[in-house]
Amino acid sequence: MTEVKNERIKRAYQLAKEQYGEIGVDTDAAINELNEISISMHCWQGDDVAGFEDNTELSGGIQATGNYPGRARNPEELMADIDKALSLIPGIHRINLHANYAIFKDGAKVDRNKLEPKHFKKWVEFAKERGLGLDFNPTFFSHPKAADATLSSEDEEIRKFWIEHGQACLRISEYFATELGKNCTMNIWIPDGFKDVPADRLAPRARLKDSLDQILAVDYDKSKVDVAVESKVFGIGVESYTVGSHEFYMNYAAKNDLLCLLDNGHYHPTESVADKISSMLLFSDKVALHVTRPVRWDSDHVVLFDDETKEIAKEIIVNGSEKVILALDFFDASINRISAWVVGMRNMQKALLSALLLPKDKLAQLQNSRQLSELMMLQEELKLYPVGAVWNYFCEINDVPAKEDWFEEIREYEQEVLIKRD
Ligand SMILES: C[C@H](O)[C@H](O)[C@@H](O)C(=O)CO
Ligand SMILES: [Mn+2]
Repeated sequence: MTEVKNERIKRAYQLAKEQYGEIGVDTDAAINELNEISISMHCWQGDDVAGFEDNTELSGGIQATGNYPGRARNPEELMADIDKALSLIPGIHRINLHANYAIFKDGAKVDRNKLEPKHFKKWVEFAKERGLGLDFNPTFFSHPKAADATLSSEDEEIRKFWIEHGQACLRISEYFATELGKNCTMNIWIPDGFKDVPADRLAPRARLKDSLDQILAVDYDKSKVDVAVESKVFGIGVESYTVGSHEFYMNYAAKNDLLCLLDNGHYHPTESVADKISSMLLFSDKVALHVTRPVRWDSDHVVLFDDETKEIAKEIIVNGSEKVILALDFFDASINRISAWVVGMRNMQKALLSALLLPKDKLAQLQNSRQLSELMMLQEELKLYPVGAVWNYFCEINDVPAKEDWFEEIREYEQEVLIKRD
């Protein structure tokens, strides 16, 4: 922890500490707890989910729109951009990799079913040098064999290929965890589905279930790798039926002791992922999240400090942050990509801080005694408490710029590095 030199930030923090103290909230404790929460920062914001294979065209019903200059085009650029982002984000976090970010030595490329730990050695070195954890995702899209379906394919050759890919990714995830001494979450998301009304909803799901069983039959160390499964309501081109639906994965996860991953862009627009967390955690030890911002659909906009994010953060804190495997998932190619990472990560942390600064016992007591007018009043008044003063102090002790001061560094990096890439 760095000593805070900025006198104004120090003074504002002292006043905030007093104000929160009056309602029984310990700001120092909130800061300490926030420092313990690591967020998995998704590598794919840096290059519009392109990856390092020959085919960088995005498929699978997801889209990165925009053409802002400076997309990372290779591992060196992506790693440099991640470094830049992390230097502006307080705390120690994890990096979330996709399998299509394998790094092949001397052009010795292999297809996805033949991937091995050695193809991710450079990422492990990168993470080790920085004390970061790594999470992982098999990539079941942006590939000629994913044109129709992957793990639910009716073509047994295709299905076998993707099962082997999943198995290869389990071995890589275990390698990450062993090398880094930190658990690796391996998340499975597939885009399979139908544009129009299917004749048979059962068979594709039965094949997906069998494929997952075969992937998980690999002998891997369950104490090191936490497998998650991510559902979706629909994607572009598969609007009528998604094989990996919420009910499918919630049941599959519960039955096989896996993590169920909730992406808040993957439900009907009026459904609240915040509301689902407590229900999941009454029946499972842990739940995994992809925090994103769906605008009208699963658009994967940058996470803001908005009501939905704050409500999710509130549930993370109330239920216990150690029970939630937290990752971000957005990809915006229309703005500076490093700024997108920093805004999203800092906003997630701001939302967590706001939740940590709530007098949760007092609020629960008002709810339990049905003093609902006072509950509403207090929840509203709390919105204008000085969370910003605590946030600025948190940034300073973590030696990253407070307020908007970090953006100057983005501007400089854009001029000195990004602009020269195109
Ligand atoms: C690239 C990610 O794996 C992907 O976004 C997935 O997590 C998802 O949310 C698809 O809509
Ligand atoms: Mn997701």
